[in-house]
Amino acid sequence: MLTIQDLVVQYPKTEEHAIDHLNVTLEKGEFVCVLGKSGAGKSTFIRSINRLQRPTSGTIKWEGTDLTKLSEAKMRRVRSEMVMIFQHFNLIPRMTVFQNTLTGAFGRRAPYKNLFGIFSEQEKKRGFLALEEVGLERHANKRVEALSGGQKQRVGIARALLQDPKLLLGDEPVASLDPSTSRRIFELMKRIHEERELLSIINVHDVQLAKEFATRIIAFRDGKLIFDGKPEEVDERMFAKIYQ
Ligand SMILES: Nc1ncnc2c1ncn2[C@@H]1O[C@H](COP(=O)(O)OP(=O)(O)OP(=O)(O)O)[C@@H](O)[C@H]1O
Repeated sequence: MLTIQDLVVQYPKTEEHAIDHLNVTLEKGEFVCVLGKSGAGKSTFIRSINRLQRPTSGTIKWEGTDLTKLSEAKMRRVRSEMVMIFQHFNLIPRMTVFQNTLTGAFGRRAPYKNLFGIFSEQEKKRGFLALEEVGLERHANKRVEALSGGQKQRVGIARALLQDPKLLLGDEPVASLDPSTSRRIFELMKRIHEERELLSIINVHDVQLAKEFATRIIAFRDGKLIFDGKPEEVDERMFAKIYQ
């Protein structure tokens, strides 16, 4: 489903490869957690998939289409199947929970409708259903800046649901949250992942969360893939190899 071959990402004016000749295939239904210490390349990996970061060389095939070769216009269409959950939520602060959620539908709509905030009854209904799914329906009319971190991330997830994704990408979605809120956000992502049979790829610093929720773990070190296996295979020796 997502086949990555010989992927190299090198940032301008740097000597090293942030991603160094990566080969990996990830399948629909897998909940993949990505481990690695700071600077290992996790974020670059995630951002290369939806091309927020342009690869230097290699191929990234999503359902058979090589994303590295697509024009920006075609990439925008493909990107509408992919959602990204961010560490700092990326919400629009002065807008309400409901308005932020509805922006998830923007990719599929005429630009003037987005500009003037025109939404059909059906779109609004989907917005409320998404808020219900993340347990925020009572907060629909609150400004997002009045929410807690965990609630903000739920808005991020509701917005993602409106996009009707096939691929869920998470760039450290719980890094700003306390342990119990982090666990609840992972539970929510996993439930949505299972209900919609997604491919999910989530960067996470907390190894325990990764071991508890992932169906597969991959780990980077200095841009190289150094582990690809089952959560139970991340033992003390492997932990040391990833983080020493
Ligand atoms: N915009 C950039 N310009 C130059 N180098 C960069 C840029 N972004 C990242 N890097 C470098 O690329 C490497 C991989 O960074 P990346 O952010 O992907 O790591 P990470 O594993 O996500 O780290 P963290 O856990 O701290 O977020 C690092 O050496 C980093 O310094």
